[in-house]
Amino acid sequence: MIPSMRLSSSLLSAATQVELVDALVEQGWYVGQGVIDLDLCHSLHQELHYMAAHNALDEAGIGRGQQHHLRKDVRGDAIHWLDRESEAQRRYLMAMEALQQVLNQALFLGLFEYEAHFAHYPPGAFYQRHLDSFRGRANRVISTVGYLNPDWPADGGGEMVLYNPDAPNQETARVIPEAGTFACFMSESIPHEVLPTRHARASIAGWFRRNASLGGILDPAR
Ligand SMILES: O=C(O)CCC(=O)C(=O)O
Ligand SMILES: [Fe+2]
Repeated sequence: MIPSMRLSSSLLSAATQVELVDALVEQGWYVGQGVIDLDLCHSLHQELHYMAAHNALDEAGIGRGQQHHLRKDVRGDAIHWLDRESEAQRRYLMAMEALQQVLNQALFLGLFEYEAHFAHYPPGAFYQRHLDSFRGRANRVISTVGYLNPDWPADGGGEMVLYNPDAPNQETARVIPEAGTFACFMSESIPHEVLPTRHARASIAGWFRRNASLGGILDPAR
């Protein structure tokens, strides 16, 4: 079997892709449970756990390029950018490439790149409400989040809350960070936050991008 066929069909089924595109068009966001293969979640989770245990993660900041700075009062996760170093990472990224093609074919978005990082939220960490697309730089078009935590307890906290863009205090979805769950939403319009977590919480946050180089200023990839 051609690997990419197995990957795209095992990670995001054709039915899931149709549902996802419809949801993005109709409401600007999609959440599905049991979407990501659990063996793959397990491998990715182990990889992140190993890096967290060996202090191999970077403290996350806000802003890009030279505007990047740490703000523990805004976000408390530690990250590692996916670099294709493991088979599990390559599988996840190939599935996202397949999704990028589907999104471009269905929505004519001109997405040309995908960037993603592992995120480890230690107990007590959160990420305040924000938009993923930075002001003046409409480069991130669609955000994705894959969750890696098996058996997330009911009182575990750490849900991602999506808000209504037209009524920013109105919650539209609350996403439990359970392994297999996959969320995606329009980066420029959907405010969201990560509620304080009570347990170590693992996810992969990623973004489909459009090239936003303007006036000869190179738009940094991170
Ligand atoms: O991990 C999540 O649920 C979302 C994280 C997030 O909003 C981000 O990294 O921009
Ligand atoms: Fe975000």
